[in-house]
Amino acid sequence: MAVFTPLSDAQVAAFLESFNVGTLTTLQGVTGGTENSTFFVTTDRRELVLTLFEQGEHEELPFFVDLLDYLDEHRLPVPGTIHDREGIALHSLAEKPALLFPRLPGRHPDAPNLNQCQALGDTLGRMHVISQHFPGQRPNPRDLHWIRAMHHKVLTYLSPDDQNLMKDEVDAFESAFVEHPVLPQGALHGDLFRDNTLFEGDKLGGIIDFYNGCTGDLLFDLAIVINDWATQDDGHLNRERHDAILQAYQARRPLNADERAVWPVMLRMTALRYWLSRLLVVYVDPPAHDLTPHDPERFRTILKSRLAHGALPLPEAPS
Ligand SMILES: Nc1ncnc2c1ncn2[C@@H]1O[C@H](COP(=O)(O)OP(=O)(O)O)[C@@H](O)[C@H]1O
Ligand SMILES: N[C@@H](CCOP(=O)(O)O)C(=O)O
Repeated sequence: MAVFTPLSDAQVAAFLESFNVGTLTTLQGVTGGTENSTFFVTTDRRELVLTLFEQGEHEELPFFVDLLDYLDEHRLPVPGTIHDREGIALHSLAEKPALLFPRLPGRHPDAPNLNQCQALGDTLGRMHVISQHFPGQRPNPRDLHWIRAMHHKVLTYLSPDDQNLMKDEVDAFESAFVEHPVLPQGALHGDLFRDNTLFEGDKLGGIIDFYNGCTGDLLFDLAIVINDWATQDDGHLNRERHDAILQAYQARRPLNADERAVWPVMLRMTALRYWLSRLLVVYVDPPAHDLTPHDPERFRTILKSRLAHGALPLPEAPS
């Protein structure tokens, strides 16, 4: 489920009146999603998405609005927020912060083909070129500082071997990142899994769910993508998908020598980031609603595979 706050047709019809989007014809709660209440809204003029924010820091919403609008203005396939007749995007509905978006076309790819991987790499590379100039700031809430602080909370739930694995990895990340200068910075999606993209055939129709969006190491975003998009069921990297994404990405933004040097560690760190966040959901801070948590084991498997086999060779940037 992903409608935690039900809305009536009358509530939404009244809400739409301050926007220049037409009048309500249908309202449908969206069953996907895990954090916010999402509705597909159809008017006599267009298809929209209405999101009510159920959790998270509401004072951070203006950052997400600004980031989405900035990327939209630069022609990235993201849902730029819809502003009302007075130019305001962020509203309140049923006592929750509310945003209205265009409904983007497409479906989440479960097993992305190589054209889809290429499209994703190309768009992410383009986004990272543009996002380096985004003026907003929001420190990465899931970076090494967070990992270091939070991993203590789950150790007690792990086997002795896994405790050692997690502690040794956190130490290894500290050493690796201390030795390297600052990596290229910019705004990140922060959670660019397949289920945060929409494809129409091979065409990337949209990147959604920017609520982990932040500013920090661009490489962090790319490593999240490779771990989700280019990992086989056994946790090993899929070379074809890996190369399709990275070649297309680097045609837009070649990785520099520092990024290449820390790449294997960044793959491990972002794998541990999800192992840890999923363990926290299962053991420490379960969701208030009746949702099935994501499986932490998946990212322990990925971490162990990256440790055992390292990273695949990075394709060279096209000259
Ligand atoms: N702009 C959009 N266009 C089309 N579908 C969308 C859009 N925004 C959200 N959705 C749909 O709603 C679902 C839940 O949205 P999402 O932002 O991922 O919610 P949550 O933050 O609760 O995970 C998505 O998986 C997608 O199917
Ligand atoms: N896509 C993530 C869920 C979002 O991460 P979080 O750190 O904001 O909980 C997953 O698959 O675990």
